[in-house]
Amino acid sequence: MILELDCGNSFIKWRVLESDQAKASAEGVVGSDFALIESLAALPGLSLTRCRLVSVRALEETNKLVEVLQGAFGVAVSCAVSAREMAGVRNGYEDFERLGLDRWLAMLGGFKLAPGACLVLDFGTAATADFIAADGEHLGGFICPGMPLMRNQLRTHTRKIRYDDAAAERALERLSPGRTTAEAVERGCTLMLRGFVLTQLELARSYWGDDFTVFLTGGDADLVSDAVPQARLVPDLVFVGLAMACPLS
Ligand SMILES: Nc1ncnc2c1ncn2[C@@H]1O[C@H](COP(=O)(O)OP(=O)(O)O)[C@@H](O)[C@H]1O
Ligand SMILES: CC(C)(COP(=O)(O)O)[C@@H](O)C(=O)NCCC(=O)O
Ligand SMILES: [K+]
Repeated sequence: MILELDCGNSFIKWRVLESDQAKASAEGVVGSDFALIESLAALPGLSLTRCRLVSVRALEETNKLVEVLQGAFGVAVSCAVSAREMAGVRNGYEDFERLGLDRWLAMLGGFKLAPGACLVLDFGTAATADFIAADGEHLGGFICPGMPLMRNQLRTHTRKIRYDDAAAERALERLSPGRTTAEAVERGCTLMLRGFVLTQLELARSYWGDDFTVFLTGGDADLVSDAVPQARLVPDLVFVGLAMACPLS
């Protein structure tokens, strides 16, 4: 069994595959290393042979998680690393190692699923856009605060924006002008994300006409998917790229 991990700034996404190429037999989203080990330990019949992970966290933090996994499950862990070029995609950063590994893997995954021009949009702690031309050249991308950061900045830097998770969830049932603080903030931030998406689409059209594929991924991709009906919503896009960057052989 193979354990795959995508360690973002807020959450660790995990899944267990029976073998390479197989579908996930178990998966989850957790907020800490401890919660990850707990979730895995609770799986009946777990017998891990390999683990591969991608992390955008600090090296020490990632190393600590690798040690914990090795200690708890006695499993070898491969970590995705940066590359200038892979699977026909050329990293467009001036310093290729500075490009977030989750962005890089999502790009590899997107270009594999739809060889040709791609716009990859990821909605996690940050919202990111990456442009890959039909020949695999990464043109670069954009990084903005995602939903969790926008919401938290408002909560932290104002006196009177306070509401609970239940109110936040209810607020997103529609996107008309808010009549409560929760509605006004949740809908306002959602519209910011949608505006981001529409701007990226405009830019992609200016480069490639209608000849490109849009990928949506990340925990908050659902918030914007209505705004891009033509997009492919691929929640595990980073894992597609992870299998490419860390083949198990
Ligand atoms: N099952 C889930 N568990 C946790 N967060 C989720 C889940 N589904 C959606 N989300 C939302 O996804 C966002 C985090 O996205 P994610 O891609 O995990 O971020 P990151 O990679 O930066 O850790 C949060 O706003 C969170 O509310
Ligand atoms: C842009 C990111 C913060 C996104 O992280 P996430 O929201 O997925 O946790 C991450 O890809 C990152 O730390 N990148 C390094 C900076 C860069 O890509 O230029
Ligand atoms: K991520």
